Amino acid sequence: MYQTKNNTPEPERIELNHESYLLIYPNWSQLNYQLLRNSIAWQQHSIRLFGKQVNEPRLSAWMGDPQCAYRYSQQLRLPIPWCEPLKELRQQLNRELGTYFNSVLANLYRDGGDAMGWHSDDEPELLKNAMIASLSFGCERRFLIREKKSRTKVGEWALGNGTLLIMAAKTQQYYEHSIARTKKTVGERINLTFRQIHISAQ
Ligand SMILES: O=C(O)CCC(=O)C(=O)O
Ligand SMILES: [Fe+2]
Repeated sequence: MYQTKNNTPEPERIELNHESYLLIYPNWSQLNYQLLRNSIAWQQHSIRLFGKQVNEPRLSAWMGDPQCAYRYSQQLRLPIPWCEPLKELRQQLNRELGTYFNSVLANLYRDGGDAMGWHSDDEPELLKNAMIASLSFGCERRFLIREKKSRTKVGEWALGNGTLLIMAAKTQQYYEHSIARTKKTVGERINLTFRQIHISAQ
């Protein structure tokens, strides 16, 4: 495969529409799964659904620079400090992509029953149209994309260990994504979505 100067292979580029695209780099990271799993302080969060508090079907952790508060599923989350492996991944991503990631949402899918419903990462705290970098580790799971307005599915990708997926330009404005449940027996998966939270001058 063609190698760039910093040894990152060229990504696959998927044009969703003329203003939105994805980049996929298989085997971008060789980080050890257990090291990553043990480095993150996983939490069980709950969301309000039809008037009841229910556990999210996954564990998660919100990590980042101290100013990166984030309102997610109607809850204000304050960031926990960077753990060493994620701090390094953040630096590597920012160096290679020219981004300014200052936070990351980590998700742990314990088995095929854990999933994430349709959504866009378009909260007001996020820098508009900034790249989101999603790194997957562990077992492969199906990542789906559909058009927001028509709810037409436009594609699905099996994100395997070490894969970097970038959602760029206006992807969050026009599209939604999800991680499907599966009845197949699958092991754990960790996903890290690096984000750029808008820090207002104080
Ligand atoms: O697990 C994934 O691949 C997607 C996670 C995601 O969409 C998110 O954290 O917003
Ligand atoms: Fe997302």
